[in-house]
Amino acid sequence: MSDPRASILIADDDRAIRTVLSQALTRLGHDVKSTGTAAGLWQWVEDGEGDLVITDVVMPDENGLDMLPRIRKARPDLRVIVMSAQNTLLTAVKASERGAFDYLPKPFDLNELVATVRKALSTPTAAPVPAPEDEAPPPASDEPLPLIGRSAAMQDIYRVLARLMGTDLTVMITGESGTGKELVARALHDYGKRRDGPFVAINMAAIPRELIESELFGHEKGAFTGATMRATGRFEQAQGGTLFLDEIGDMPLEAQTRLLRVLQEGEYTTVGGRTPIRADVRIVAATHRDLRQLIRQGLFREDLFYRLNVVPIRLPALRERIEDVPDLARHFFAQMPQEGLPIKHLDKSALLRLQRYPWPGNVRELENLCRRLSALYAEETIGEDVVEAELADSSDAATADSDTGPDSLSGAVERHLVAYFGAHQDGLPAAGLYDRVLREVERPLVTLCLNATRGNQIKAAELLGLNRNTLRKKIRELDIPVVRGVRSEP
Ligand SMILES: Nc1ncnc2c1ncn2[C@@H]1O[C@H](COP(=O)(O)OP(=O)(O)OP(=O)(O)O)[C@@H](O)[C@H]1O
Repeated sequence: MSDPRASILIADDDRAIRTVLSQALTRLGHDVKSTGTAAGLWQWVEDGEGDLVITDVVMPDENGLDMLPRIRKARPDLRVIVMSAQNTLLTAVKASERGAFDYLPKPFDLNELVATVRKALSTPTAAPVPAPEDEAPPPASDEPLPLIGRSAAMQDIYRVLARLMGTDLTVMITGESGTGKELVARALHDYGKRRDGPFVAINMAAIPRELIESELFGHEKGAFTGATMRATGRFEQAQGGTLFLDEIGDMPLEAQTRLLRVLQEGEYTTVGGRTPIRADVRIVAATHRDLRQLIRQGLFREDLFYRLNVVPIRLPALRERIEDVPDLARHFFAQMPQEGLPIKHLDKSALLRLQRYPWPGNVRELENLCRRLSALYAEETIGEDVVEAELADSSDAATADSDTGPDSLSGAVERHLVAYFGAHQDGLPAAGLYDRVLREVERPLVTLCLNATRGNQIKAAELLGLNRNTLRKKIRELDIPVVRGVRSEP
């Protein structure tokens, strides 16, 4: 079935793109006109032509994004699809802010473009939402980019983020550790409508469980032992802005219940307080854990999950967007002078080596590698050998992967697990294996570190590379007896 005939205006200074688009859309039965200049497009718009515009950003006479507000003002009925090879988060955000129906990064897939055209033509036009005159001007194009990466996977993220900027919707960001969840939460705030308000982050895994409620909601004087003064909570600090709830999967159940109530009623009370306080806070949550699994284990409230998961964003692991490695590496090296370190370059073979590496620690691991290369090596251009040596070191330390020898920790764990699975013959072990196995590893690790530091938790935390609060939390969760100066049995 063919679509209803529509009049489509195309502006792009690349003749090949004009031809391809014109052919594809004419084949669908539309009337298509194309031009290589912004002035040509503007003339048609002023003359009242077209139901839909497809425009490039960089054109010889004017930038398509700059023309967008004018088009939307003159012809609110006209839907505009923006295409651009400047495929960054800022382009997506600007296109969305200035009223584009959609934004397509170049090179685009023709089928996707056709689908977007169909959607645009069948969606009733919304009134334009011009930015108020006094609003902060959109960021200049040479502003540092909040997120680096031009891969298709990141383009999808940018498009979702751009659509969210004008909203207060609750967002749930998932992704492995180091994929940039906090950075995305900040970008949502910095370019969203609450950008003039505060951005407050709280990491559930870093706060002792019994203090989480008072950290979040504040407490009254005398609410519990040690509450000698009234204290404000993060909700209050984030009033008018964004509250980033990091590692939400680590939130204790009682605090979950309280959070659910705020999301349902828009109000909360402090710990020990009775007067309801209105919450004017946009919530962005993040986790690297599988919340559905936690729900099955009874550790996470399903109703809270649905309240938080209004817009889910899954950040891809770096190995799923390996083409972003060169841009990211360049970006991190360019930052090094701020840390007093020299800028380095990677030669081609070094870059190729980095693109073959699986990056278990994701972007954070790449950032740390760049920092090490910058600090430890004299040569300005880094070759494959150096990268190879550094990667070998970091994967030994970080992942202890299976080829590290027969007596490696992962080898021992693997042998144990194979035997464990074998013991169940055709059946499966009881559910909740992940946490059970981690506990098995964590308990002796923490116990041994405490022993080695004679129960000194500050030193043990340092040895483990953990935050002190996290260590305290682990000790409690794993029921590890701690007696200063006395060695306990692992
Ligand atoms: N797309 C990106 N562009 C530039 N820098 C990035 C990007 N993604 C991540 N980073 C950098 O990598 C590091 C880790 O990012 P971030 O802390 O946001 O990850 P995370 O997913 O929140 O990690 P965790 O789950 O461990 O808290 C930060 O220094 C961040 O600036």
